[in-house]
Amino acid sequence: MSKNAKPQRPARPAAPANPDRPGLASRRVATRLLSAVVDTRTSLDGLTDRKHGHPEFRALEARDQALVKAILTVALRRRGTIGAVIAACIEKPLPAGAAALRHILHVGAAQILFLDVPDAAAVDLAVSQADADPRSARFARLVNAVLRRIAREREALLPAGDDPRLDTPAWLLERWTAAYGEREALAIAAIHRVPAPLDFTARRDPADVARMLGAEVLPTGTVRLTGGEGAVGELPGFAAGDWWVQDAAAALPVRLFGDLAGRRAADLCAAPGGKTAQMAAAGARVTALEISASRLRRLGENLARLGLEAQTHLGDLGDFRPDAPFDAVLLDAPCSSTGTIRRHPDVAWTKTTEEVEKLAGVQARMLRQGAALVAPGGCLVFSNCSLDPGEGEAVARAFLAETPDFAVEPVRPDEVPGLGEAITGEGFLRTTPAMLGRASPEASGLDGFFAARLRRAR
Ligand SMILES: C[S@@+](CC[C@H](N)C(=O)[O-])C[C@H]1O[C@@H](n2cnc3c(N)ncnc32)[C@H](O)[C@@H]1O
Repeated sequence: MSKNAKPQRPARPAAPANPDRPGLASRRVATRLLSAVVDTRTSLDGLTDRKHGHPEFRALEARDQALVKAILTVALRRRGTIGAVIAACIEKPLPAGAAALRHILHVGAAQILFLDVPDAAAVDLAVSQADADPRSARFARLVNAVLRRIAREREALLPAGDDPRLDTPAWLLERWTAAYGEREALAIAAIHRVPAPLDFTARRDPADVARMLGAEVLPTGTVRLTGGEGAVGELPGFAAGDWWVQDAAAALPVRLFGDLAGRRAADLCAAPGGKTAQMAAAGARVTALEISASRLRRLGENLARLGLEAQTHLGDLGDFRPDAPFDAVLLDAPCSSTGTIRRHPDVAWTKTTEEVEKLAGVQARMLRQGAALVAPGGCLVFSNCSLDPGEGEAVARAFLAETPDFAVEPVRPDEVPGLGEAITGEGFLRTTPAMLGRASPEASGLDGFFAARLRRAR
């Protein structure tokens, strides 16, 4: 949704909240979920899951659920900008502990600044919400004044948020600057402000899928749809299993195995199964291991839709004892997911340095466990969707230093067309969202991903 409605000003503060008032429930849920994300670091995907999400979210009509998601996505994507615009409209900072008030203002301002929601409704509903909550009732007039001013002066106020640094937590920007330099770190922060295109991996011919969807084929072979709207399940080819949704970067690690036809392959962290599907579609005999039963079920459903097969195992990698080693082993390890912030803006506000460091330890352990399952001469690909070299390069380097049986088999430019800049001096693959420039920012970029191809000598 884009903002194109003219500002409409309510003449005076709204009447007290009526719980059945159209639109109020969705704004209340948006405010509650925003609090859960930023105050208690809860994942937005979990909160908005159709089966297991927040009960108040699940109780909403599908249309209202979509509105809540749209509000939260932009409220988190542009959190710093929105905060700066609000700050420019108040004389003194909001009192400490005024979290409820802050969230109401953010939800209201997100709609006025970035969504195609009538300003009057956004202001009115925010005032009603403030009024109805004992923690914020005394600030209802302030909410009215601030949001009305934002609606009136939107164009003039928005430059207050022009610096992409604003929308990235300082700790993340510091780590990216240390890893990639200031220019790249700022380019990553800037592209994170732009909604991501939708990427697909074709089951067979990417050109056919691109024609069917009105999309383009990227140099890497991924099919990219820019500016698409509506549910993925309603796009042509979904029911027939002609494609699956997979970011251009996420499609790269499996390519590093080369020809998989007839080979024994293991996907050790398999769900929801994008990479298992790639391996199976390439003709491998795939074993897919996954620790989460619900996620493994989803993998099964995805493979069934695609008409692909894999032997699935529910369990922990630490306890996995296959009958024989594998020619190809993929460890797409759990990580902080900071490479996916553009698609999941909550990640920027829910992760911490401590979590990055803890996950690096988990990955190091899993890499040792995964390596034990590789046959002599076989290939181990270690990957994850973190932008933090502490979870990628550093883990791979430490593993190589302690495991003389394995050596890096450098990624070649012909394996990642259009992404030569993603090959590091050590032969690893390191993508950032600032790579893969296309005609417009909306069509550009890809997830931040790390991948190392490690060959077992004996
Ligand atoms: C990054 S996701 C994998 C994404 C998947 N490869 C894909 O492309 O669709 C990591 C997965 O590893 C699973 N996992 C985490 N720890 C595990 C363990 N010890 N053993 C097996 N699976 C694990 C998680 O439940 C999660 O589904």
